[in-house]
Amino acid sequence: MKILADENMPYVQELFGDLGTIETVNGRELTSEQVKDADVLLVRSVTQVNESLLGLNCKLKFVGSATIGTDHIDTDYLASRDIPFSNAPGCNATAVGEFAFIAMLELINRFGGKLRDKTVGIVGAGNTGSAVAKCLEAYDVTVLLHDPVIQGSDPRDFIPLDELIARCDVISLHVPITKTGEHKTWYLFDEVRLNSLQQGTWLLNCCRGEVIDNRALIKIKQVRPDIKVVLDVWEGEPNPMHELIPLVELATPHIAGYSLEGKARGTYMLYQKLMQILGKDADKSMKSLLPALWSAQLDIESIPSEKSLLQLTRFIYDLRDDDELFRKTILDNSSKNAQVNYDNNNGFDLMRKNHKHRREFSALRLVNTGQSDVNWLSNLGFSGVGQ
Ligand SMILES: NC(=O)C1=CN([C@@H]2O[C@H](COP(=O)(O)OP(=O)(O)OC[C@H]3O[C@@H](n4cnc5c(N)ncnc54)[C@H](O)[C@@H]3O)[C@@H](O)[C@H]2O)C=CC1
Ligand SMILES: O=C(O)C(=O)[C@H](O)COP(=O)(O)O
Repeated sequence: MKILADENMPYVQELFGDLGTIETVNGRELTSEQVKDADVLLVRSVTQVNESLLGLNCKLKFVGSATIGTDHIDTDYLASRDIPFSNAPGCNATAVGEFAFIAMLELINRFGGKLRDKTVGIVGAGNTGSAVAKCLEAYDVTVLLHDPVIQGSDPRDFIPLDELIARCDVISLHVPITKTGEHKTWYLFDEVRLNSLQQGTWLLNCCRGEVIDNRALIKIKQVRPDIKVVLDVWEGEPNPMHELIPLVELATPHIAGYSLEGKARGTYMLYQKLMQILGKDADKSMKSLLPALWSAQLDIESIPSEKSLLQLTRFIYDLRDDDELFRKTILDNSSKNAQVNYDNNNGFDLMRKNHKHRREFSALRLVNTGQSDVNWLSNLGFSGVGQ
């Protein structure tokens, strides 16, 4: 069996190695010629899987995408050819939740105030949105939800988007990208909606770049410095609009979901699905794949301030490093290329390819050595305390 896998998918050899020959490929540049004799195709979000990619292949048994989003997959085409497909729903939701939570703590550190005093609106209350809410609620932050698709069938309270914009200090976006339908999300935050943001709103986008009209955002940010923006995803990836970058507080190359655990979970979910299709036991364990954190245990006496909470989260993942590297890589390249050449393909993709250092809160075991109650840190995701 020939298994063709994106070179940026970890643990493919460990999980699929027994099943056949593995060939790794650059997912963004994958051609129909490379795919034509594959039995299994494992992709990430950068590969458009459609008739033009699969047209020459008559033997595919499975297509798997180690992602939450499926906007790069022509599922109708796969169904028309009876090719089984699976993505990995929820695989990196914890990573996105922790990323957004850390980003909010970084903004507090930079601009003052207290996260606990903020009201945070989550647009899209599925896996990633709920993971952000879980972190915030563990820390007693007020969370409001907007999700017209599940409203009615989900027991949580939801409010209309305009009300959320009016009531929230922070808005975090967690919707799939959809171009049609009653609840389409393409340019959900268009110029009119961006203009309606309250004074001093913080807007975070960790879902898909095109949920915000990036040109309109540039225009508005130029006259509304009170709005603070965190962007992990960009319209036109891998070529973000360069003039937007300096207007953004925290800028990263679509890595909000890139914890080692999240990536491992994605590959593992595809392994489970393929084994099911092949009628075999999935007898490998995911836990055995993950290395221990360089310092797996920490004594915590108390969390005296939000700064100390930020310091604890930075111990696991310092978002500022990715922000700094992003600006250096994209903007330095652009000045060399005299502002006109927006082709930053390699820089953006290379940062993503090399992003292997981040762990989730759960990788760190906390030991409570003081009198104060720090058990709530387990609800935030850390191991040890309160468990
Ligand atoms: N930056 C990154 O690294 C990552 C980005 N993503 C992106 O985030 C998206 C969301 O991921 P999940 O939360 O796991 O997906 P999900 O499918 O679990 O949840 C998405 C939610 O958005 C809701 N929704 C759809 N249209 C809406 C609208 N117009 N307004 C409000 N809510 C709407 C749906 O009802 C659903 O509850 C993915 O589709 C993917 O594009 C996901 C993982 C990592
Ligand atoms: O899961 C998703 O959806 C995402 O956006 C992923 O985090 C994207 O990662 P890649 O598949 O592009 O590596």
